[in-house]
Amino acid sequence: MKFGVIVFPASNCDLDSYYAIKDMMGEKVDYIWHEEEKIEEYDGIIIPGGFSYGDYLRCGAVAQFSKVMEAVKAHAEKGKLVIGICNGFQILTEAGLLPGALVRNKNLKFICGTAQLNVENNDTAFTNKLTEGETLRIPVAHGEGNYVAQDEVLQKLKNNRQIVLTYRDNKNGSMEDIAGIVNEQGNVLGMMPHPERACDPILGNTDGRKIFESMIAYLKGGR
Ligand SMILES: NC(=O)CC[C@H](N)C(=O)O
Repeated sequence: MKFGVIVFPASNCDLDSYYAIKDMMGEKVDYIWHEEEKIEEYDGIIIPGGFSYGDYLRCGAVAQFSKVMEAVKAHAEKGKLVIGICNGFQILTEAGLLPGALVRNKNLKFICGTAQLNVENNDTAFTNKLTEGETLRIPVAHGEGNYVAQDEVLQKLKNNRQIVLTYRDNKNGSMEDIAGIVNEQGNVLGMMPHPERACDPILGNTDGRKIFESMIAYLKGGR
């Protein structure tokens, strides 16, 4: 099993994601430069947080056209796992791999802190090590984390149980308190909070580990 962490110019959580997988989970992981076209060797792709291409136009708006995103789309179509964290979630919506969009936080300020999340669906490749109704404490740091979608999209997300994580205290204004969703097939997750920043016990919070442990269990066929 091998993970790949995509690196765009101005990604800044690529190191944290790499560290979480290699040092905390003990799994193989490589960095993948944004110009790479071949990613067939990877089972799980992490699109990390940051400010890809300087967040020009909109967060994720430029990154969606990168060469590596063509490869990520092909990877997702095969049913392989993709997790987009924060800027990664923004890139996934811009690329059309997840529905909806992430716009400016309702208070127009960058929000930095720890969010309390409800686990809404533990029957996914990303949450099988969690319990439904469990509360997770996960760091957040974003300026555009306000999830919006048309009514019919929200209805579909609800009907298919694609809303996986919600905020207990919704500070960015996201519709339906959405913090994380999966695609219809369930193999692509986007979430604004940063599980990779809550994996090392030295940081005082390991609530993020179960997201990666779930992915690893799923890839090992043991979910
Ligand atoms: N931590 C992040 O990935 C931030 C994402 C994006 N740059 C924002 O401000 O919303």
